[in-house]
Amino acid sequence: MANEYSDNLPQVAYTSQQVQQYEGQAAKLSGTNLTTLMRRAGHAAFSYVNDTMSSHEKVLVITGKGNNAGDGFIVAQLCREAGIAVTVLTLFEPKRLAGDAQQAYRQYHGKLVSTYSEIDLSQFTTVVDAVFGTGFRGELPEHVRTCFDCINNLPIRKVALDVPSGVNATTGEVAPSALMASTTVTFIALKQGLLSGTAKRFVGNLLLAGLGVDKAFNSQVTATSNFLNHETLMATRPQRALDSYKNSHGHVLVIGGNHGMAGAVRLAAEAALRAGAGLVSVATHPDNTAAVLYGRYELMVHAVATAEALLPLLNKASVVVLGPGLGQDLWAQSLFRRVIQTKLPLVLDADGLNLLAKEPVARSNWVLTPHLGEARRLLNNVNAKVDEADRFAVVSNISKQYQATTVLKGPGSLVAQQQSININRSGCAAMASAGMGDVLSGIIGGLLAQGMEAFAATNLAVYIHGLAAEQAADDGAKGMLAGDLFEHIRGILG
Ligand SMILES: NC(=O)C1=CN([C@@H]2O[C@H](COP(=O)(O)OP(=O)(O)OC[C@H]3O[C@@H](n4cnc5c(N)ncnc54)[C@H](OP(=O)(O)O)[C@@H]3O)[C@@H](O)[C@H]2O)[C@@H](O)CC1
Ligand SMILES: [K+]
Repeated sequence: MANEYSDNLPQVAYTSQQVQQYEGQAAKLSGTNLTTLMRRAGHAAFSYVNDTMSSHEKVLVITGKGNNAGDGFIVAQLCREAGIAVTVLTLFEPKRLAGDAQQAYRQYHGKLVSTYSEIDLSQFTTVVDAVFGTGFRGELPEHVRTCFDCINNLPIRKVALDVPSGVNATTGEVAPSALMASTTVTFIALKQGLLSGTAKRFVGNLLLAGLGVDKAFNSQVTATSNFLNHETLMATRPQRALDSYKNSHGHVLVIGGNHGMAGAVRLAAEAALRAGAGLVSVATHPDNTAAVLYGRYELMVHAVATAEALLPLLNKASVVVLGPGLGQDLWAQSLFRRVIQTKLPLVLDADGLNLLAKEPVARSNWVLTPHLGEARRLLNNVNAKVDEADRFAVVSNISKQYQATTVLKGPGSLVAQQQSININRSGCAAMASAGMGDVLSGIIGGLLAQGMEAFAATNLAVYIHGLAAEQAADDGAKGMLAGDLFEHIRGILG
């Protein structure tokens, strides 16, 4: 059990602090101790290196000044015992290591160097990163950055132990010159910061080694993030009644599509349909009606020249999606002001969010789907600090500030936290692809229209995470195209 590592990842993640705080307790409950955990961590990582090794492997282990270095020395010694050529590059004085890490250093009897200029880095086939783990904060020291800049440029595999050095495993912040791993073998439990935003690119292929204490850990500690894989989602998806018909599945009104921006509103409306909404109406600029309707005759498309023209449409809708292609001119502002007053569940996206940032209002029962730029505008508007690298904090701040369920989009990642809509999860981390905001808002609208509040934003977000995570292995975390997402959502709803 101790040497196991797996790419079959659990669907919960934690902060670094939680892992540091409770790993001892989990070890105790599992009848072991921290010293053994470090040995198991080293063994698990070595197993991965060894299992996936090519012939004539030359391994460079780079160590830091904490327990992550201890794991590294154990990997190095195991390489040595297995007859693999190994060198340890100590970026910090190893004599100053403490406790189990010091012990692991003493038990390593192979080659040691203290500066990378002493060795020809290009001779190595694998670099094992044991510089920083869950204890890392802030920026990398200058000498570490210079070394990582060289390593990152080498076309060799890089295996990070627990966390790629330079990535904050709680927030997902990536320090300049962080080590870009091809594979990260993380220990005990997934850390939420490894799953979102730019961190994803630095983590590479993510593996988990539970070290025999993961079950005890999960039973003791409440996860900060949840995500679903496809199988779980399919098992829990809402079922449609066999005798249902269009009026049993809600009516979404998508509003947007200013002059020259018909595409966005069409994408959102089509997504709402494909997500299973019984009826979808579109209120758009008079120039766009023909373009929006073309080839998608299920849509009911209305030319709306003034805000007054919205009233009969709002009266029939069960959910509104406002913002795709809306623009910010006087026409857009008048529609925004009218819609924001309704009591209907509302999904606000794109320019709807930019208008909200200019005219913040109190409301409940709404979902905001900003990308980071829109998020920054939403928060700057109320003078809140926006730490753009910490996507978890951004989504939590918007969620609190606007009393809104918030889904933060972004290249390669998405984070959601629910607020006033009745979603029964406590927040999650998830992945989505860039450029699919209109689709996302449409799908959320479509699901809300069907009364799937508990499913719409958060579960959708976590589901997309699962999909993107699966896909990431194949296409380098590029995420998915809108068409793929449509197909998957159609699969969910049957
Ligand atoms: N507990 C266990 O037995 C087990 C632990 N395990 C392993 O231990 C890892 C956690 O170990 P860890 O807590 O020692 O943290 P780690 O990341 O190695 O280094 C912290 C050091 O770095 C320093 N530092 C931080 N930021 C810095 C910066 N910007 N620039 C410069 N220095 C900086 C920091 O300094 P400080 O902030 O204290 O001043 C401190 O000295 C974990 O990821 C896993 O691999 C596993 O073996 C399982 C069993
Ligand atoms: K590391």
